[in-house]
Parts: sequence; C-alpha cells; structure tokens
Amino acid sequence: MRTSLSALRKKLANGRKLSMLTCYDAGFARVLDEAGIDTLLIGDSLGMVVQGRDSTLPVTIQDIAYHTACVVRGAANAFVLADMPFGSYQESPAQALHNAVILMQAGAQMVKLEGGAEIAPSIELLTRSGIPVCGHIGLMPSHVHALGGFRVQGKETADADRIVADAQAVEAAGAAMLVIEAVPDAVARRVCNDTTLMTIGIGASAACDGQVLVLHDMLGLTHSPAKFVKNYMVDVSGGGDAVLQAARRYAQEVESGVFPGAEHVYGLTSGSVAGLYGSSATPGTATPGAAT
Ligand SMILES: Nc1nc(=O)c2c([nH]1)NC[C@@H]1CN(c3ccc(C(=O)N[C@@H](CCC(=O)O)C(=O)O)cc3)CN21
Ligand SMILES: CC(C)C(=O)C(=O)O
Ligand SMILES: [Mg+2]
Repeated sequence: MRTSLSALRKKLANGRKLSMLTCYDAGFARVLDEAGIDTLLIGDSLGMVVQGRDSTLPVTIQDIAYHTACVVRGAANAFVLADMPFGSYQESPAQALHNAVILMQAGAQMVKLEGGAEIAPSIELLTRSGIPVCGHIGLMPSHVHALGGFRVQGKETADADRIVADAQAVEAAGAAMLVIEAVPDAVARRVCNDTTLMTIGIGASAACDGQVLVLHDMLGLTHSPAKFVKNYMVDVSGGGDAVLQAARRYAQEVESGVFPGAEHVYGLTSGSVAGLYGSSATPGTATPGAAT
C-alpha cells in the first residue's frame, strides 16, 4: 500500500528519520521504491539534470505533471510529492490552487512551493482544499538570479531570523512538511526547534527529520557537486544492481542518522566551498568571490 503522511509521522515517532530522493521516471521509481526510499520528489531540478538547462526557471507545470505520472506508475509504495515550478503559484492563491490540482490529478500526494510568509495565503488555500503542502526555505533555486548564485543562505543574523520566521509562517499557514536547503547547521537547527513541521534537509542539518538529495548527485552523475552531496555509488559491489544498492545504503544511512556527516553540512567544518559550477555558481553570470 502506498505510504501516507500519517505513516511518515509514525515512522518519525518511532525514532527513524525519513529518506527522500528526487525521481523523474518510472524505471528509477521502481528501483528506489524497492530500495525502501520513503518519499520520491519530482523536483524542478529536472530542468537541470534531465533537460540540461542551467537553472530550474524554464520548467513548466506540464513538465512536472508528466514526470509525476511517470514516477507514480513506477513506484507502488513511496510517498510522492511534486514541485510547483517557477511562475506556477506566485500570481495568486487561485493560480496556486489551479496548478496544484494539475499535479494532484497527475498522482502527487503533496505539492512543494518555494517561499515564506509571502506565499502563506496560497499555502492556506491549498491546505483548506485538501492538498497537503511542503514548504521550501533557505536556498530557493528559483530565486537564483535575485540571489546572485546558488549560495548558502542565512549566514547573517538578520537573514537567519527571517528564515526562521518564514518557516513559522509556512507552518501557521498549514504546511505539513518543510525542505530546508543550504543553510548553516545552526540555522537549520533553529528551524527544527522552532517549528513542529516534518523538516527535510539538503545541505542543512542532521537534526532535520529527514534528508533529500538529487538522484543524479547521489549516483555520482553530477560534474562538480555541492558540498552536501554524498556519492553512494562509490561503495557498491559488483552484483549488477548498483543503483538498488546505493539507494538502499542511502535509505539506511538517513534512517539511522549516519548521513549527513559534518562534512556534508555548512558551518561545522572549515574547508573548500567550491560551487557546483566552479567559481561561477550563477547561470550565465560571472560571480567571483563565493561565500565561505
Ligand atoms: N544536480 C543538482 N543538485 C541540486 O542539489 C540542485 C540542482 N541540481 N538544481 C537546483 C538546486 C541548485 N542547488 C545548489 C547548487 C549548487 C550549490 C553549491 O554549489 N553550493 C556551494 C556553496 C556556495 C556558496 O555559498 O558559496 C557548495 O560548495 O556547496 C548548492 C545548491 C540545489 N539544487
Ligand atoms: C533538491 C530538492 C529539494 C528540490 O527542490 C528539487 O530537486 O527540485
Ligand atoms: Mg525544487
């Protein structure tokens, strides 16, 4: 039977953390499902890892709906959530509802929106309409051009305070889950402590209730991955089922709290912060002087 939101809460209550991976097609969905990955995210990262674009901005609601239907057909057990892409919800709560319905009808069990207090009215309308919502704060990839690159967020106290306040606004609006991306460990811990949402980290903290990675990153297919990426293909043995083994290992390490280690989060270890795109982490723009 397909995993429900309450089944995820029950797993957490039993002291086990939640594993999430992005997934975009039925073939991988079947293997990740067999590996015991709790939740599959049809991320707008598909614009980059599937479509080969240099940001997530061109991804459309139709793109996400198509890939959601593919994933749902491949996975019988995993909880499935889908990203609402750039421009599909910012206009109004009515626009958000219209487009969330498209993803739910494609088979998603939850939709994910980047943003904080400014999208609270939309989160409210979705949840009142019976659509479970996952928020997404910290580094919001759809804001890449405003941010000047894929940069760690919340290093200044005022920014950290705003991120915590945004998380609380998202919770008050009715969201059930929250992705926290690329913030210092201490900021992610504040969000986890100051909300009751199920928190899912990526470059955030081992204190989160779960972790997410982009599938292509954990399979070692990304040229110059971010610091928070762990390549789970490194340790597989030659049984002919390498992806299944890698995904199983990831699920076990997340569940037990082994991943992420200090080397996969920001602000706990010193060292290189070379970006995914070398010295320039902004699509189409030179960005010297990346943050540390
Ligand atoms: N393959 C892939 N993996 C992702 O995790 C991902 C995407 N694509 N596309 C959309 C966003 C973009 N993301 C990114 C991309 C780069 C960094 C990165 O290189 N971070 C630097 C720190 C940069 C700084 O603060 O100076 C790092 O070294 O980790 C982080 C998140 C996360 N998302
Ligand atoms: C990295 C995750 C959280 C995401 O939003 C995506 O893959 O689009
Ligand atoms: Mg996304």
